Amino acid sequence: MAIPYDEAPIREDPPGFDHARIEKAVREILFAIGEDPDRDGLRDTPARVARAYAEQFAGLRQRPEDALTTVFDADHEEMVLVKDIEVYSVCEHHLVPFHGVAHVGYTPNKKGQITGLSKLARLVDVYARRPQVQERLTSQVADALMSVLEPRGAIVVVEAEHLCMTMRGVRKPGAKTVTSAVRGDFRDHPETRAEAMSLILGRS
Ligand SMILES: Nc1nc2c(ncn2[C@@H]2O[C@H](COP(=O)(O)OP(=O)(O)OP(=O)(O)O)[C@@H](O)[C@H]2O)c(=O)[nH]1
Ligand SMILES: [Zn+2]
Repeated sequence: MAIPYDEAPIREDPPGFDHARIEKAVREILFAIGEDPDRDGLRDTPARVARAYAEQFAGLRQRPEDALTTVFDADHEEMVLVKDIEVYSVCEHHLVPFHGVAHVGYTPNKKGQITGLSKLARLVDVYARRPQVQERLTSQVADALMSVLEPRGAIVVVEAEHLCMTMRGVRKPGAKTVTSAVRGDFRDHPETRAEAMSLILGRS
């Protein structure tokens, strides 16, 4: 029986990436669609796909603490929000891309511990570079922020277009999926959440 996607185990420490196996599999796929993998244009494709997958799925071999490396004390306890972080991920149902933006915010803990702004974008990449569903990507980023940085709260909003909905299947170009995950302060205090959402949606 298939495991529902939200219960599927996420392997934090998977075995090494198997280039040779991907090359073999891609060659098989080319045969299976009726192509000739040995023709000029396709000869190097299995190796190219393996290299591309190594990059697209690099997050399977990374942990959130690899991204949130720099934590420093600052006298700042108010919200920090990085908007419009470009996200490229791969839908785990069809293995085609979904892409859009992530907005990631947190309220530092009482010690005023903050992280480097770029680290928030790196954290998004750790989870985006895996076979994903948007809901899980969104909550994983929020949960990782909470556990590594221990802020008073975290908010993550992802807006994305799924190519499996636009280039095939139901074919609805332009349809956007918006997901959010709120933790701590942002879940407990509607006014804190409202402030974050107005900054996120403000498009300023
Ligand atoms: N909730 C959620 N669904 C997703 C995501 N990415 C893709 N999907 C959906 O996953 C579903 C898979 O549905 P299936 O019926 O098993 O597959 P399918 O026959 O290819 O479905 P269609 O895309 O409708 O043609 C589709 O409705 C996709 O739109 C995601 O990130 N979150
Ligand atoms: Zn899909």
